[in-house]
Parts: sequence; C-alpha cells; structure tokens
Amino acid sequence: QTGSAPNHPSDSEDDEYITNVSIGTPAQVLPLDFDTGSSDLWVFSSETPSSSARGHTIYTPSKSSTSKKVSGASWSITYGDNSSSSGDVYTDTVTIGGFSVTGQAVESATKVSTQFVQDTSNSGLVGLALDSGNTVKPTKQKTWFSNASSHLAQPVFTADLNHQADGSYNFGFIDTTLASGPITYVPISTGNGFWEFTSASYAIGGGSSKKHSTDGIADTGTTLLLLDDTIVDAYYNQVESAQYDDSQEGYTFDCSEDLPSFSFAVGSSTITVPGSLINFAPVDGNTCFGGLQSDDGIGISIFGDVAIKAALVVFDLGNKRLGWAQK
Ligand SMILES: Cc1c(C=O)c(-c2nnc3c4c(C[n+]5cc6c(C)n(C)c(C)c6c(Cl)n5)n(C)c(C)c4cnn23)c(C)n1C
Repeated sequence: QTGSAPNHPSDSEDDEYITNVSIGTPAQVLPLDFDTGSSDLWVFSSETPSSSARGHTIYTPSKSSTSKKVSGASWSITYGDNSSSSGDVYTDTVTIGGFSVTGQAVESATKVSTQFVQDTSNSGLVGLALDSGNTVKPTKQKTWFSNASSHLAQPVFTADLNHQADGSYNFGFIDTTLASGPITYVPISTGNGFWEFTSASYAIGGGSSKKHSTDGIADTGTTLLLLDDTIVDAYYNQVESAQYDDSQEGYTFDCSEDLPSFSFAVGSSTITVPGSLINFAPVDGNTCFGGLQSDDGIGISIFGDVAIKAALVVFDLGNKRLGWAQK
C-alpha cells in the first residue's frame, strides 16, 4: 500500500508548504503543514477559542463518529521561532494521499500563539519526525507515518518541495523520476528525535570544497537553510552588496545581485542549492533577504525548505537513513 499527496507553497515567498488532510467520519478536510522537524499532529478545533480560530478550518471531534477522547491526555509544544500551541487529545481516522490510519492521535488545540492565529494558511501541523519527540503526556503518541509504516509497501516517505509550484509527499514508495540525480543515503542519529545527519563539507559557487562538519536536521517545517556562522559569513562574503541587517535579523543584499550557489556534502555526493533559491524574498525596495541564514548557535543546523527545494529527500525509517537526490 502507498499514499501520495500534493503540497503547495502557502504564499508568494514559499514560507511553508500545505497539504490537505482528511480527519474523521465523515471526512473533515484541513490544510496542514507537514513538519519533519517535530512529532505532534495537532489541529485548530472546536476547542480553540473562536477569536483565535477565525479564518482557520477547524476539526470538530463531536461531528466525527470515529473520534474518541484520550482521557487525561494533554500536549504542549514550542517551535524554533518561539511559536507554541497546547491542548487535549483525541484519536480518529486520518487519511493522507488516500492512505488511512485508524486510531491516529489528533491533538486538539485549546491554546495557540499569535503566530498561529495570524497564519491562516494552516490549520495545524503534521509532525513527521521520530516518535520520541512527541509531547503528549502521560502517554506519548505515535506520528501518522509511524502508525502507517508497518502497513506501507516500504517504511519510507519522500518530500518534493518546489519554488512557487506544487510538489508531493509520497508514502511507501520512492518516485525516482522526481529527481535528476541518484539518491545518496546517509545514516541518521536518532537520539534527539530528528532526521539528523552529518554533512562533511560545503562549497560556495564554483569554489573548492571546504571540510566542515555540519550536524543538521532535514526539516520541512523550517522555511530557510540555517547553518553555523562560519559558513554563513563565508557565503555572504561572496555577495558584494550583502550586509547583516539587525532589524531583519539576517543578511540582506541588493535584489539584482547574481547570488552564488551553495553546495553541501551528503556522503560522497553533494547537493547544490542554486543561488536563485537563496535570493529568498524582497524586504523593501530593492533589498532582498537571504534564504541561507545563521542557526544562531542553537547547537544544530537546519536544512529547511530552501535546501529541500533543491532535492528529492527520502525519509527511510526502516533503515534509519536519509536520502538526498539533486532535482
Ligand atoms: C530555529 C528556528 C526555526 C526552526 O524551525 C525557525 C523557523 N523557521 N520557520 C519556522 C516555522 C514555520 C514556517 N513559516 C515561516 C514563516 C516566516 C518566516 N514568515 C514570514 C511567515 C509568514 C511564515 C510562515 Cl506562515 N511559516 N512555521 C509554520 C512554524 C510553526 C515555524 C517554526 N519555526 N520556524 C526559526 C525562525 N528559527 C530561528
């Protein structure tokens, strides 16, 4: 068995990627943000204060004949941008790309931070990181993919994200036609609950490869490519008009600049992010914001959407490995 669901950018900047998910009986369809950097499936619901839920599609468990309240369960999560949400827990049937999981934990939001209230593109998140990262207490719940994996043809899913165009999340199979190059696999370290791997070197534009070990995660829920300062400073050193803009909290440059590409090692191969994807978005007038920014020394780097857009990424739970193929 397999599943295949389209995704699309939420806005003109590719800030996040949205996929429609069916929950309950009869199906309630919600636009959700698939996040390989977290492990909770949570939704705006009939329990979310109506002032916060305005403009969002909500899940109403009482209208689903297959919903069940998980007695005494609660959840609470904070994301890298300090947004947060919390609430209680139901189980229900959740269908993604035609594949149904019964008894899936659906975390209902009774509280959401302002970033979520304002972001009416999504009605919640589908966490696709490892089960160990789930925040439900007293009993951790499994992700949709973890529940699905034993019934899928292969315990894998792929992310195909594109700039201002549709892409896909495929479950149980790998469509290699989505890639232009071979898939190179690297092992993941599972201790932090992420799809975490090590990249041994990088290159800027046509420059030579620099040995530099990056411990990072493949994270579809993060917009940008967040790497350590050594790499980021070296990159923008190659961009004549680049400067660090305190008000924007990141590097900006003249929008008309021709940005160099950025390549990172995946095992014995490299993935190249074209400069066009690093020219992320205009901030004002002729100044643009970079898609490569600092990870602020949080101790881990984040290969977010700017990097993932350059590749087909294979999340292989069966073999505890990550695959990257140039697109
Ligand atoms: C350590 C870390 C991150 C790790 O994850 C991170 C980050 N980067 N994108 C996102 C997130 C997103 C993606 N996202 C980013 C957006 C931006 C930059 N803007 C202007 C809009 C309108 C956005 C929307 Cl709608 N969506 N979402 C939906 C959530 C819950 C995020 C949480 N953190 N996050 C930041 C900014 N930092 C410092």
